[in-house]
Amino acid sequence: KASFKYVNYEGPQRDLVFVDTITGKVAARHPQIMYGRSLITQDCNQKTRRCRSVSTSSDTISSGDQAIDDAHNYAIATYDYYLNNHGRDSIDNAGMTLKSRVHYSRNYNNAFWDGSQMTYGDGDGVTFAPLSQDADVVAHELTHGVTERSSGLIYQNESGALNEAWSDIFGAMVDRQEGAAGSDIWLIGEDIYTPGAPGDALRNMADPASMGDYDYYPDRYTGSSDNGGVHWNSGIANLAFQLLVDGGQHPRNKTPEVTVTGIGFDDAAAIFYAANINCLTPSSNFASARYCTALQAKALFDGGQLSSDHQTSIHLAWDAVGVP
Ligand SMILES: O=C(O)[C@H](CCc1ccccc1)CC1(C(=O)N[C@@H](Cc2c[nH]c3ccccc23)C(=O)O)CCCC1
Ligand SMILES: [Zn+2]
Repeated sequence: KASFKYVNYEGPQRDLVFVDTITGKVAARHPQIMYGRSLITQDCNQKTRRCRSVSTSSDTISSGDQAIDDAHNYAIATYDYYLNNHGRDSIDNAGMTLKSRVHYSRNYNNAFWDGSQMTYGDGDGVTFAPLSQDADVVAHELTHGVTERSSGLIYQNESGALNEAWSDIFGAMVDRQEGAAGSDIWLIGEDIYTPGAPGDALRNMADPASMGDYDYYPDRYTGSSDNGGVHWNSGIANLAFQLLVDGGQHPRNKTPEVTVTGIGFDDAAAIFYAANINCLTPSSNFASARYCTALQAKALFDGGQLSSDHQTSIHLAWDAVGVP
């Protein structure tokens, strides 16, 4: 029997939504609160300054330039994902304009969130194709904005790895919404990484070590490169999420005694989203991530009961990747 509850999400405009307490999904939104997507997409024309606006449409576009169209349209897809699944109205939960810039610099092999906008390079055509051309990359960048305005996870060391993982996690969720299926859901950047070599990706959430990232907390990187390995240790939390969704065991038998019972995409995403807006803080570490995700599982799905299947699955998923 589905029951609904009035949930106040944080943010300047208190988002009153009805959340189905069985599925954790937004069932209805407060009628008085109007929602409208607002976007600005700019073409930097291979420069780094004075990019010019090419679209302010609140709907999908087809300009003929795939980098422009994908940046704009995948930002819309990500806005829709957050509104329909988590009741969040844009990056700030108050209808903030989604600003994107493409064709940034020359042969720029990266993309980034700078605190107010998403920026995408064209890649050099060997290592990367234009980076806006993968839904999980666009959702990854936009989610940095969400995290900045919720937990504020500091972008270094363990909190930075969690920041990175949350961006990969919601990147995967948007990729799935856009049609990715099976193991492709867990690949990050598969559409833009080494365009000449199919089948590889920037990261693999289901087997991080296959792309050179970490998958077991005791083995984590503790050096100073990559802001303390934020793109490498993120694999530990990425794998925990994938095991929570699908169930199973560590792909490289780091914890053969642990078998997770999966709880599915929707419940896992609801728990991880709630952890970011209700529990995690700027200096949260991996142990805090275990605590916060278990707490949100209890609040969202177990009616506040102490022991329950979702909480058990959460603890086993973190056990599987060796997080204390
Ligand atoms: O958002 C992020 O975390 C990454 C932004 C990194 C960045 C930060 C500050 C200034 C410039 C760039 C961008 C992405 C990323 O994961 N970059 C990794 C991998 C990578 C991409 N291009 C590279 C070129 C050289 C080395 C590593 C990379 C990184 O910057 O580490 C996310 C999805 C795809 C690109
Ligand atoms: Zn990132």
